[in-house]
This record gives sequence, structure tokens and C-alpha cells, in this order.
Amino acid sequence: MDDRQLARPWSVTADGVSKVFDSGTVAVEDFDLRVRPGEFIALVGPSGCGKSTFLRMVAGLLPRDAGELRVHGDEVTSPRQDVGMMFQKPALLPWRTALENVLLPTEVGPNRRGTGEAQAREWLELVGLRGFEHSYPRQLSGGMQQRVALARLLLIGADVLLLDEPFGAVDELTRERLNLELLAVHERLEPTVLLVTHNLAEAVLLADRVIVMSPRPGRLAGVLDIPLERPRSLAMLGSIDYVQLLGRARATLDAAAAGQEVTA
Ligand SMILES: Nc1ncnc2c1ncn2[C@@H]1O[C@H](COP(=O)(O)OP(=O)(O)OP(=O)(O)O)[C@@H](O)[C@H]1O
Repeated sequence: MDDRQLARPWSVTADGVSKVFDSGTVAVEDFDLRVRPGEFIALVGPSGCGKSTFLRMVAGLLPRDAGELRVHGDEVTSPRQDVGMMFQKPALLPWRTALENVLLPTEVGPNRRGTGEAQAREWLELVGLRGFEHSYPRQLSGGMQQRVALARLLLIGADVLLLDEPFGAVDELTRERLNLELLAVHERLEPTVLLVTHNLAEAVLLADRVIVMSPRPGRLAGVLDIPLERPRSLAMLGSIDYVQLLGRARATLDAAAAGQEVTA
């Protein structure tokens, strides 16, 4: 984290955020988080602990029941253009090519501008899809479709990316490559990233901080700083620092899952 980032206001802040569904399920309880602009956060925790619910509240897709939630200092009340969310399934229109899918937000909806083809091509290249601009989703693998979805978020101009297990449905090798694309995007554009993942190895490789949530109702159970230098690469997976951090992340997650107080 450099001085420039430290001087800027928080990108996302959550203070005492809670969500209780109509069913009575308390999904998130009294959750606090502060995220700096350009920071890469990995959110991990046991299944059902409220990670997706928290992300949907940050996206403005789900109202909270208590607490304060802000993006770039503004209270979150509805979805906004500079916050983009990506899910496990890419939601592409099958009758549009990759390029046309990326361009969609410029043609319809609140982000409509009707331009941006050169930019769309650039983002497709950044996510490793040069040469596939005119392919249809059915001609692309699951991982490639997710890249199209990522390029589309970039075209909208989102500088806060909420990624909910975006690569959960692809095989391990593809996932590694997608993580590299994500690192390239982060390096180039420095978006703030909140990534929900079940994969601790991925969390430690990508993130500046790993945030561990407790079993439901999700609370902040532990925070682990990842001081590995950037740019990150797959070569780091073999480094002693990485392996030690992964061990600490595992211990933090295990302790949180067992309901113990954790200070990482
Ligand atoms: N719309 C809803 N109505 C009622 N309960 C819900 C709703 N959405 C989620 N829940 C419940 O809230 C809790 C938290 O769900 P959430 O999907 O946020 O967890 P998660 O940590 O993302 O889980 P996973 O890691 O398995 O994806 C779960 O018990 C889930 O069943």
C-alpha cells in the first residue's frame, strides 16, 4: 500500500452491517470492514456464512437491516455504475458475440453511451481474449465466458469489483490462468476488489488482505495481511513466505470455523 492510496478516502466501509432474511435467517451480523481504494480483499469463510449476502449488500442489490455501508463515502442505497458484480455464471446473451456482449451496457440501460468499441477490444485483449471478439458464447469455454463478463465490467467503468466465486465453475488449470488475468487487470487499472472464494491458496496469492468470516451469522473473525510483493506470479506459490502465509490463513479459517476468537 503506497502513500497515495493511504491518503485517499475509503473505497468501501461497513460498520455494524447486519442482514436478517424474512425466513428469520440471520445471514450477516454486526460486520465491520474498511477497504482502501485499489486494495484487493479476499473474503473467505465457511459455506453459508453470509459472504454472498454481504457482497450483494455492497452492490446495492439487497437492503441491509442494520449498520452503515458506504462506497466512496456515499451510503449504499441502490446499484451504482462504478460498482460491478460478477457471479459464478457469466450471464452473457447467447446471440451476441463476445465483443457485442461487452458493448451491451453502452447500448442499453443507465450506462448507455453508444460508443466504446476500441475500449471494449482493449479490455478483451487485457483479459486474454484477443482473436475471440467475434465468437459467440457457445463457442467459448466457461473460463472464456467469465473473461467476457470481466471485460464488460471494465467497460462500464466499475472501479469497485465484487467477485462472487467468479471462477468456481472452471477446472483448476483454467482457474489459475483466470487468476493471472485478474492480477493483470488489478495491476493495470487498480480497481478495489472484493473477491469471495473458497480457495485459500488463491486468496493468499491474489489479495492484500484475507478477511475471514465466522460461521453464520457472518461476523468478522480474522484479518490476515498478505505482504507479498507485487506483481504477483504463480512462481510465488513455491516461496517460503507464501507457504507460511497460507498456513496462517488456514489456521485462521479453522479457528473461525471452530468459533474461536482469532487475531492473525
Ligand atoms: N434470499 C434469501 N432468503 C433467505 N435466506 C437466504 C437468502 N439468501 C441467502 N440466505 C441464507 O443466508 C445464509 C448466508 O447465505 P450466503 O449465500 O450469503 O452465504 P455464503 O457464505 O455466500 O455461502 P457459500 O459459501 O455456500 O456460497 C445462508 O444460510 C443462506 O441459506
